[in-house]
Amino acid sequence: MTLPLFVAIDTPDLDGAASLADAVRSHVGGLKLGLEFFAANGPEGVRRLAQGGLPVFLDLKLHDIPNTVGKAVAALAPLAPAVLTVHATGGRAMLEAAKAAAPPNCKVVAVTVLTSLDEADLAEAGVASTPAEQVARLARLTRSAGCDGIVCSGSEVAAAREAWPDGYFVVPGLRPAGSDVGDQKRVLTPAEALDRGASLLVVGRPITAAPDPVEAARAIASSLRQAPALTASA
Ligand SMILES: O=C(O)c1cc(=O)[nH]c(=O)n1[C@@H]1O[C@H](COP(=O)(O)O)[C@@H](O)[C@H]1O
Repeated sequence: MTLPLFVAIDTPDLDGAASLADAVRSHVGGLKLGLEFFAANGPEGVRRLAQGGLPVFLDLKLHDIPNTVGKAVAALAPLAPAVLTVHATGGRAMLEAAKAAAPPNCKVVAVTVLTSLDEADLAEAGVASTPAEQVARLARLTRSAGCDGIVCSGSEVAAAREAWPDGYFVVPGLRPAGSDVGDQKRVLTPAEALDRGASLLVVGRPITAAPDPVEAARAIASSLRQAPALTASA
């Protein structure tokens, strides 16, 4: 069974990223490579990590005018990412351009409200809604623009799943009980997020910054295998 758990390899160190990916590969279903890794290592770095054979989620959170985002997605297409992120607040035309330029088997998912934000942060940025309201609004926009799903926190994923039964829901901001939350504000455990309807779980520092990353990945994977959402479908 392929676990719906991707490890976020957030580091500029290419060799370190490759050896970490190799070490945890039997406990995860894929690798998420984001801005830190891509800024340091670019497409060549992505190709190198993809050689390990795990699916790659390219998390560049594209957010620009439709023409620019469409052409950036087209330029990334040869890397054959399994999942690609854009920002939902880029608007309908930008979302449509991203989906149109993506390879057919690449899921284009739109970030709604970053898991590092709470209601006060939204208010400061001029959004007079709760995170749950804003996620629901941007999920409707993303769905009607033809994208595959959204990125949201575990707190919103059950409502998103109910409103969009076949949506693809990426959930970061995950912490095993008792672990350091860091800069995340809307946090759940990986097993809770899976039970609430997440399609893909993203876990970074609880694995990568653990004293023993392999053991940390194994423990999270094992918590998922015991979660009702997986035991029911196993
Ligand atoms: O798009 C993402 O993956 C993402 C969206 C979001 O709202 N919050 C969020 O944390 N992420 C990413 O998920 C990962 C979370 O990392 P950790 O907090 O270390 O588990 C990072 O790579 C973030 O860039």
